[in-house]
Amino acid sequence: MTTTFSSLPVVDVGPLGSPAGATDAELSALSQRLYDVFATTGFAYLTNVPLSFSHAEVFQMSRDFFALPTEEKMKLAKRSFRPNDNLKEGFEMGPAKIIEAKSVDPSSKFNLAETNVWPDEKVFTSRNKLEKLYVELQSLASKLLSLLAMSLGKPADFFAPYLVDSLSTLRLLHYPAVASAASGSRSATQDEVKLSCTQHTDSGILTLLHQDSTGGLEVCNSSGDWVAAPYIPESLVVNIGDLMAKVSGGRFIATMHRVRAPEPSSSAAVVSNQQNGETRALGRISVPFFFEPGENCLVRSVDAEEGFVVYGEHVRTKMKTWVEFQDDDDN
Ligand SMILES: O=C(O)CCC(=O)C(=O)O
Ligand SMILES: [Fe+2]
Repeated sequence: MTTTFSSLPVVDVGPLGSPAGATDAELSALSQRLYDVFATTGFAYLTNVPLSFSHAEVFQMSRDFFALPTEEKMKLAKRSFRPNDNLKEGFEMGPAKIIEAKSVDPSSKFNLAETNVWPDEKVFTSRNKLEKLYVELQSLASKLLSLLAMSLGKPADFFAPYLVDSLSTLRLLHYPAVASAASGSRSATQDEVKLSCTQHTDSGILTLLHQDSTGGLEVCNSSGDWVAAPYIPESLVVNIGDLMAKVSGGRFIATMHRVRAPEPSSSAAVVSNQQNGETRALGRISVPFFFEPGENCLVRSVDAEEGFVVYGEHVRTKMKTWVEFQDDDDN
């Protein structure tokens, strides 16, 4: 159960990037702190993150991607993708290394280990940098996972099997600005809030999110109130996924969250039309990194002696509910 929090806690993870390495005392304090926030809010901001990319660089790469002509972006789309069902556009990448076919379940339409697709390098030059960002986020997430293992009374390398053929996903998201219901003659009630991303919990171990200053992310507390998670410069938002909630024996919480559709006035950036010079609000840019184990990873609660779940099965069950994957011929 979450608590009635009214803002998200901030966790300074500076020691994780210290050139001399973190001291045991720092690691144990950080481990305890992460336990406390994941057992109460399930969500936090991380500051002093050990990444070589600034927010400006990450968001510029995303904006460059979304500024590509629609036909370049659609070349990369999944066959089952139905653009009309979405108030957002996204691009995602998995590990650069191709996961061996042995880890892929041939009977499923959800191939969890697809090869990455990239726009032509003549039109998009950030591939190498995004691959580097992926590796850095995977490394940070792995360090956090060791701290969580320690906080659950396990050795720091307890979750090492989770990193084998890990299927983590880095996703660039763009939520275009839309005029709000509140700007019309009636004021918007809670039910009329326009959402770019409906309420959900994440499915994996944990999520590390870059969000720009447009805002819109909201997190649900135990009273059912939606608490805004506004931008904090150079921070990442971290939250626990369903899998880790289960693995922690319910000690950690996969907290419900959603994203309000950005209004033109709140947009962090504008784009100008080269023909007529008019500018338009870009909307929200966010870059979640979903930290996930390998498809064949056996998962169970730290309290249980038996009863493994295979991660690939867990995630496929959840994917069947995602709007992006509803095929017309799949009823
Ligand atoms: O854009 C965001 O802030 C969050 C997106 C999100 O929650 C998700 O993709 O799971
Ligand atoms: Fe999410």
